[in-house]
Amino acid sequence: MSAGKARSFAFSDEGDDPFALEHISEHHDCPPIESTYRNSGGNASCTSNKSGDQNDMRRIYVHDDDRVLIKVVHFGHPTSVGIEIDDKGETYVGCRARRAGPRAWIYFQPETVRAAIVTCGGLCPGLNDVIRQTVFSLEVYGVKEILGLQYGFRGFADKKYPPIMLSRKIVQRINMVGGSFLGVSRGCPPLDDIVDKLEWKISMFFVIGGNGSHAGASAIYEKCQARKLKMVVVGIPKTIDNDIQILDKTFGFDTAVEEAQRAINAAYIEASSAYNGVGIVKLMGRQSGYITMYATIASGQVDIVLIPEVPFLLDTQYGVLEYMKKRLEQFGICVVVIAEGAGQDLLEGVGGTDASGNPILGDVGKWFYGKVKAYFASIKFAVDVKYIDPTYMIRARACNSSDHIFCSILGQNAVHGAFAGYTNVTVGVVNTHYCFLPIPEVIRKPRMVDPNSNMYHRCVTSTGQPEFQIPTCTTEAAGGKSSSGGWSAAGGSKAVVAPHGPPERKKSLSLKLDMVASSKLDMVASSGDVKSCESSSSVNNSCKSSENNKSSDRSITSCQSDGQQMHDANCPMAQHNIAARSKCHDPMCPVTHKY
Ligand SMILES: Nc1ncnc2c1ncn2[C@@H]1O[C@H](COP(=O)(O)OP(=O)(O)O)[C@@H](O)[C@H]1O
Ligand SMILES: O=P(O)(O)OC[C@H]1O[C@](O)(COP(=O)(O)O)[C@@H](O)[C@@H]1O
Repeated sequence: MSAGKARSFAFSDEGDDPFALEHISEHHDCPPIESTYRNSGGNASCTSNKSGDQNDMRRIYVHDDDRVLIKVVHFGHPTSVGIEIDDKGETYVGCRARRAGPRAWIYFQPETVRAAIVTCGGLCPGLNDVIRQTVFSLEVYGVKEILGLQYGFRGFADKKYPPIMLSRKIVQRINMVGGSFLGVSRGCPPLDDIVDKLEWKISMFFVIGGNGSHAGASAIYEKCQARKLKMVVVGIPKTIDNDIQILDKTFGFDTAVEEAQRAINAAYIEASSAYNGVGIVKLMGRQSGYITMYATIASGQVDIVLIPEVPFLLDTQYGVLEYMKKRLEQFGICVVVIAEGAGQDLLEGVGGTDASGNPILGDVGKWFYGKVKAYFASIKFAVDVKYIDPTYMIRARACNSSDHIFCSILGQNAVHGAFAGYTNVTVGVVNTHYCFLPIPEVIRKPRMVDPNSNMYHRCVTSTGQPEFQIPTCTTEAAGGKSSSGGWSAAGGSKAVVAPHGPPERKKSLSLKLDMVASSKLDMVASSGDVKSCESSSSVNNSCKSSENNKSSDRSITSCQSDGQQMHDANCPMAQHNIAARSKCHDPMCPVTHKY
């Protein structure tokens, strides 16, 4: 394997820095002028000189040399969770992005600017907040002409829906409701038609959308370059699926998780009150399971989570259905959350693509509901199944307070980026700091849940579910059912065993970045997995030691057959089943106390 490249660029935009930004002054004659951005009471024109230094105590500008580290963790080993080494063996360790915010020098005379804003793709909580703050900020700089394109990129071509003029007065209250004040759509007129319209002296173009919209924005930028149009294109990433890489998160995601969690809790209430109650909730997530994963953890009442990134078996002894039966036998309840893109390999897809080119998926929620009903009917096991699909309720709502704030900052920063002259860029939050990032790098691939990530491990630790796969090694040691009888341990196949050795305290643990990919080789070597798997066979002998694996057969069996009493609040018996609870006679048991 070739040595991996860790891309390190200390305060330099030279070479192949993946976070170097396009700047309008590289293509057009536009000398910088002093910023017209003033916040309340700011006396900016007196406080800066051309190098961007500020002379008094009031500081309102970001220096153009400010950078945000893309990775802030010092990874001690290339197999460490979260290091993210891509197909080419590259990482973002050492890479820096430009800090977002207002600059002391700008590249547009505000009174000559005509700005345009568009919202594309599906809805997402917070769209109106972003539109509103973009308009506010443009006005603060002194822009007089702000156009709102209606219904996404279609607004460039549809005569029935001409652009509308926006102002603070018009958008003042739009953040009180969900949806998009401008309307959204999928599909697109030919890009050349869009660029023809942009030739109407539009100098700043703000695209609020997801991966597809950003691909469109970047393509429009290229065409504008070819026509030598003096225009900047700035994106604001919108996707309820949170599937844009590098960013901490996208706006509306928090709100969506909150709303999704409410749906899960409703399913739990229904199921817990029914005889052998099964609650099934389908959540959005065409190719990435972020909402499903986060809402599962937030709710804490989910027994099984199924996401597109993790394949599962349905019918076999290792499959979801048999595990559901086991849960019902033991606890009388089973809550399943399934992402829209999960299990597509098992059901017949509708086929084809939507107007934007996204694949049209089969309805996994209804399919799964049907399978559950049929399975329990076939084994004559009485169940009461409730199915909830809150899909559009989740994304149609107005956003929560943290997203209101997030959207406001994104809208403002998009305008700062445009005035600073950056183009083909998007704005996002990385390690809690706001950055300008090149669109092509950000949309290089969609972000998906890594089944070997910390977060996914946390999620399945929370549900306690096994892998719904034929085990790849003897799982006795890891706490799952033995290979002769059923499920393997949860949490992502072989990653449950530590691939790196015990810490060597005397030596420096620091990792030279150029070691990264060569040591990746070690990670791939599987002998270590097997050895650790065998050698850890002493774990999990009692209920107490099974904290991380609370639903496994082994932990329950040990708890009962060893004659031990339950001291552990995490013991699966504590969860739902009254019969099981009554087996605990220990006065110190938190479960006994609780009930
Ligand atoms: N690769 C692409 N190049 C140009 N435009 C695109 C591309 N992908 C999508 N678009 C356009 O971007 C808009 C939004 O795309 P879509 O995939 O529906 O949503 P999202 O932006 O949320 O991913 C649509 O108008 C679509 O036609
Ligand atoms: O029914 P629609 O409008 O096509 O939207 C459904 C899709 O929208 C999504 O929420 C993502 O849409 P965006 O990428 O446009 O935000 C998917 O999870 C879902 O498949």
